[in-house]
Amino acid sequence: MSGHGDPIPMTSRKGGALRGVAEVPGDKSISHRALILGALSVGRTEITGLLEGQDVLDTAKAMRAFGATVTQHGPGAWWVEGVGVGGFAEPDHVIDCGNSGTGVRLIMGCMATSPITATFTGDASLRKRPMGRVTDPIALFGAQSYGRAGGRLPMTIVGAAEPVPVSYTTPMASAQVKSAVLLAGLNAPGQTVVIEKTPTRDHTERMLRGFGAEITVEDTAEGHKITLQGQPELKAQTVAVPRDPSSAAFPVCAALLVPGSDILVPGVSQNPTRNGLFLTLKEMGADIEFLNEREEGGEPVADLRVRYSELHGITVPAERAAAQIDEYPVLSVVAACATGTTIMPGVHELRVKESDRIDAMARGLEACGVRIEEDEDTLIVHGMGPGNVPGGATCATHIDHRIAMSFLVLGLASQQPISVDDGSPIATSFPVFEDLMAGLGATIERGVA
Ligand SMILES: O=C(O)C1=C[C@@H](OP(=O)(O)O)[C@@H](O)[C@H](O)C1
Ligand SMILES: C=C(OP(=O)(O)O)C(=O)O
Repeated sequence: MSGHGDPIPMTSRKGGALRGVAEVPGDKSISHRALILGALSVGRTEITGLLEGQDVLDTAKAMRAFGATVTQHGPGAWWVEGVGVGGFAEPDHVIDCGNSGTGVRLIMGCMATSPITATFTGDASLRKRPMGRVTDPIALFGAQSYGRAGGRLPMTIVGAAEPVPVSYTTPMASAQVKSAVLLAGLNAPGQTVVIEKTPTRDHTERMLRGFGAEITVEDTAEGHKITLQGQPELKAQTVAVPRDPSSAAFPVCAALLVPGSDILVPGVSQNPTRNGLFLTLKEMGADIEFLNEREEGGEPVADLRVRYSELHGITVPAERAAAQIDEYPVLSVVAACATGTTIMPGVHELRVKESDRIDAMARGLEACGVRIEEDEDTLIVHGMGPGNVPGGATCATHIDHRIAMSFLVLGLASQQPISVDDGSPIATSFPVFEDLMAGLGATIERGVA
């Protein structure tokens, strides 16, 4: 069964200003989808800028297990020879999605309406995460699932031999659930409808349209409504993956917190379903310029120029949660260094990510000398002002890349160094994190202080 290797303790400490250009890797959400839609298309999909993080590599492996030919032709350059909608073969081994909720949930969706059976597992973090949010809607198409108590992995899905189309209102704001339903709907006859109360990241919709599916999106009294015409022939595409705003968040926040910093982060997706953090940081007083705004790979992108800023706490609008859901850990670090209190409501989904991110951030921030308050759905950070966070702790990362990177950013701005017990999960989403941060002048080393 999947593990995540030996723990790699890491430590960051205060140093000089951060300077230079931070070229963050490709977007993780779009990378998963490029491989999956390529596998469901007819012809050869050519991808550039693919994130070669472990989460995405596990999805590439899974697509091979379902019959697609997936090959790497250079750094970030991948080809997928697809099998077409309804063409998935039955895998002859267990599909191990490692640490990736997106990978496992989207793949369960896209095999659920084919007459095949597949068994899924993942690492110790993924095996704790709820899969009922996907097995409930795919049951409506006719798929069956057999997992551990609480809808946990390992889990076997028996795809529907004669799928029926579904109309489904997502009970939580989740692009993974929405996407799983849409991908299942691809091989069902007729129209599959997904309604979401709060719009979430829309890469699946954008990319399905790009691959030739008939898909409409409208705002209705019931919510944001997506209608997909089933059984399209998806045609192979060229996909240029833009840089990941969720990875850009780490150098951006580090530059805001380290005095004298001035960095450029080029080509970062500014998709409005993903750019919540940048709006929040601006409201906190951040000096971020959005330069050279343009379209790349079907997504709005900009070059971000970021300079050190003295920030103040705010109340983050709850309705913005979906557009910055993965950025709350690093936002809570920024909040700790700001003056005044930052209130983050509407964040209960953080409790079912790679770790319980409210708990992981709360305990680690407390260990670093920051006062926090939390309830099921809210995190409140009492900022200490620039340069005033004591630090000097080792924080537990719970096999969660974003928790690891967030505390390493805090260590660059705290009085004493900060260690994390295990930085190895960083490789799931941001394999070049250490080199990229070192290139900006940050001091992040392996080992405990
Ligand atoms: O669809 C996606 O690519 C993702 C959706 C989000 O998860 P949820 O759907 O659980 O909110 C996000 O946290 C994850 O990193 C990527
Ligand atoms: C939540 C995340 O990913 P996933 O759900 O795909 O594991 C993330 O990358 O922050």
